[in-house]
Amino acid sequence: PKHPYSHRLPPVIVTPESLTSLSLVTCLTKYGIVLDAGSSHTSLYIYQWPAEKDNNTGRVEQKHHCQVAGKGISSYTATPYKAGESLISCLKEAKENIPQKMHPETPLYLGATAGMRLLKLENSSASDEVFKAVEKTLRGFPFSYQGARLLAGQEEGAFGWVTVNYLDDRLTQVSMGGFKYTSVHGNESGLETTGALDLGGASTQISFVSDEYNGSESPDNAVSFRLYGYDYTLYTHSFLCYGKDQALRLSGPTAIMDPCFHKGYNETKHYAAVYDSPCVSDQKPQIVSETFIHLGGGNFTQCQEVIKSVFNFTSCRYSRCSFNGIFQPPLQGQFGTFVLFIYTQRFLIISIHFSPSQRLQIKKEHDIPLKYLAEYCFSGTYILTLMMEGYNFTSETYSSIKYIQKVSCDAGWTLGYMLNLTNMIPAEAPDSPPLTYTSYVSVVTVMAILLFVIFILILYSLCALLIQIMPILGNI
Ligand SMILES: O=c1[nH]cnc2c1ncn2[C@@H]1O[C@H](COP(=O)(O)OP(=O)(O)O)[C@@H](O)[C@H]1O
Ligand SMILES: [Ca+2]
Repeated sequence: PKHPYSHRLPPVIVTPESLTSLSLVTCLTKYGIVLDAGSSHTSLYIYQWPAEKDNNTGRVEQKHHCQVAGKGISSYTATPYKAGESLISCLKEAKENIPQKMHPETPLYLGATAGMRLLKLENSSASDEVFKAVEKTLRGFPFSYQGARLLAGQEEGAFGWVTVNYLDDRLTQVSMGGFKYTSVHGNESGLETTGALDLGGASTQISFVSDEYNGSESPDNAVSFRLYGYDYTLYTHSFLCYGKDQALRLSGPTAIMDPCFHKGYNETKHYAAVYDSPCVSDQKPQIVSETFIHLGGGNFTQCQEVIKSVFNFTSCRYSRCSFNGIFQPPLQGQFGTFVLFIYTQRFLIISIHFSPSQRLQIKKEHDIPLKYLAEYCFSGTYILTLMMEGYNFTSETYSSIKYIQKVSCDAGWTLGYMLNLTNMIPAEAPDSPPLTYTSYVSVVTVMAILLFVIFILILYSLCALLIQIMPILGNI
């Protein structure tokens, strides 16, 4: 039998156009792609968010992570085209992970960090060639290419801070009516935010909001944000050459017996591999010996002495410094760390809490590359020195550090970078201006007074009623 209403509805003919429009309607998710071109490797991240909340508080989540095979793009100076080619496999994965109809409107960003900063210092034309090759590859994919650029250290630190506070819900809570607090200077600001600590291979960043810092002293370290209706003046600094890999070079590449490596460690190091960085150009020995044996000595206290030697804790022309004469205001609030801090902390916990056979099992499970295993003692000692002697953490503040490893999202600068460029964190609060703490208290007080008055009125009318009906009740 014919459907009673079939005469009213035009027959839906399934055509490619109708399918496309149907699928567009169903495409309630938007995507963004960011490539993190680090000194040691490149990672591709795909982020997604609800389309109807574009430019608003739509919760951005990480949908996919692809680690590019091979080293960082800065290692392809001799064959720049390979820097572009190295990205192809992860970009193809991105095509498979994003609905095809969304490709043209999916922004594609590449940000390069300390590895390319060092290459630019050393050989800027080689750096340009690498970026050209990378751009050519990225433009060859059907996404909305938004540029491949070198991030300044301050940017890397600031966007890492945005990521940490976005993942920690520190930025949106205020606009959702969360409490505000007035800082020591009496200026209103949002919730206490979380500082960010990022340790990479060629640089390390520290970023945090301090009530003692408004950008007047050492303005180069100030980055201002207006997020969800609140102004933040961030202190941020990126120490180039103080990432783990470069610090390893700084800490005495010619040391035959390196106390930061375990007893029995034995590696032949090639001259170029140790001295091919501008971080140690002033340490190059006159006699160029092609290779030298690098042995482990395994003495912790000596290791800490070797590592302390790469820092200058004394020179400071400001009111206070961290190290190497860099201004740093007093630490404030909690800190979140990611990347290498987490790898190292995880390894040291495994080493302390598990038996050798369990460790072997975990090493297989976590597939901890052998290369990293030997360096963990150095990394652990380096992090301790950087934090306690460099940034002036105390054992108390150090113990409050959070290791940001959200299942939903790898922490790092890439999420903050994309949130900023896609305006996913509006400068103004999307809803009504958040209640300030004071107004919140006054609202509650007024409500309490109102309720009390209503209660009295009800009591009064009940009494009046009782007085009216008492005589009647008495007669009955
Ligand atoms: O699984 C791991 N275990 C230990 N260290 C790792 C692991 N994966 C990466 N790393 C280290 O983390 C650091 C990542 O640095 P990145 O490549 O981001 O450099 P950058 O941020 O200075 O440009 C490198 O030192 C790399 O060796
Ligand atoms: Ca990095």
